[in-house]
Amino acid sequence: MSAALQIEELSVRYGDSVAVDQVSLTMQPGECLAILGANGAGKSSLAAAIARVVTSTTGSIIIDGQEVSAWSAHRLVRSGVAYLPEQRAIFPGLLVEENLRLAVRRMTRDHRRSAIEDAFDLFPVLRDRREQTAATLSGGEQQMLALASALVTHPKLLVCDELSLGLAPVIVDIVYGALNRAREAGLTIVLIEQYVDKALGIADNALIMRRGRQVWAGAADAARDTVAQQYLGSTPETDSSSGTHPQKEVESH
Ligand SMILES: Nc1ncnc2c1ncn2[C@@H]1O[C@H](COP(=O)(O)OP(=O)(O)OP(=O)(O)O)[C@@H](O)[C@H]1O
Repeated sequence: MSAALQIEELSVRYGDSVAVDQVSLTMQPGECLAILGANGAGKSSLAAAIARVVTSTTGSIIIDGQEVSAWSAHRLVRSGVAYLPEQRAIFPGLLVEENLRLAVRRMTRDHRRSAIEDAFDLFPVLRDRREQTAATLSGGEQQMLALASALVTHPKLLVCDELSLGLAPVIVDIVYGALNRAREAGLTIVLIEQYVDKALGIADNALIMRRGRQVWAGAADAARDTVAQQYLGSTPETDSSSGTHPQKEVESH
C-alpha cells in the first residue's frame, strides 16, 4: 500500500529566506501527525506547501503514490486533499447552509442532502444557525463550519493549521472531538497546532520543527513525555519522569 503522504526534502522559500528547510516525512493511511514548533518554526509554511497553496518549494510531495509537487491547489482539492488554513476557510458572506452546499457541490443530489445533514449532526449548533450569514457566527462556530465543510467531502487527507487558534477551551474540545471521530474513522490528518497537549492527545506521531528544520520525529507519546517539554517549554499533562526517549533525534542542541 502507498504511503498516504510522503515528503522528501521539502523546502519553502520566501525570496531569500528559507521557511522550511529540507523536511522529509512519511505518513501511513489513517495516521495523525502533529507538527509542532514555536512561532516562526515553519509549520504553516509546511502545511501550505503540502496543500500547494504555497508553491515556492523544492523537493517532493507524494500523496497516495502520486507525485503532486507540480499540481495546483485546486487539483489537489479535487483529488481529496482538504486544507484548513489558519484563517478560517469559510465564505463569510454566504449563509451557513450555502457554505455547506458549496462544499458538497460535486456530490450527487442525494448525497449532497445527507452530507449536509451529517455536518449538522457533527455540529448541531450549525443546524440552528443554517440561515445565518457565516460572518456573523462566533469564532468557534466559524471554525466548526470550516471543519464540517472539509469533513463532509470525505477527504483522504486533511491538513489543519491551528484549529484551536483563538477558541475558548470548551469549543476547542468540541472541535477536537469531531476531529478525533474523523481520525477514528480512518482519516489521515496533518495537524499543525500550538496547543501541544491537545495535538498530542489525538496524534499517533509528532514532528517538531525549529527554524524551518525538523529537529525531532517519533511517537506522540514520546513527544508528550520528553520532547515537547524540551523544545517547546510546555508542561506535559502526563508525568515526564516515565523515561520515554525520543525515537529519532534529527539534530542535537
Ligand atoms: N508570505 C511570507 N512571506 C515572507 N516570509 C514569510 C511568509 N510566511 C511566513 N514567512 C516567514 O517564514 C517563517 C516561517 O513562518 P511560518 O508561519 O511558516 O511559521 P509557523 O511555525 O507556522 O509560525 P506561527 O506558529 O507563528 O504561525 C517565518 O520566519 C515567517 O516570518
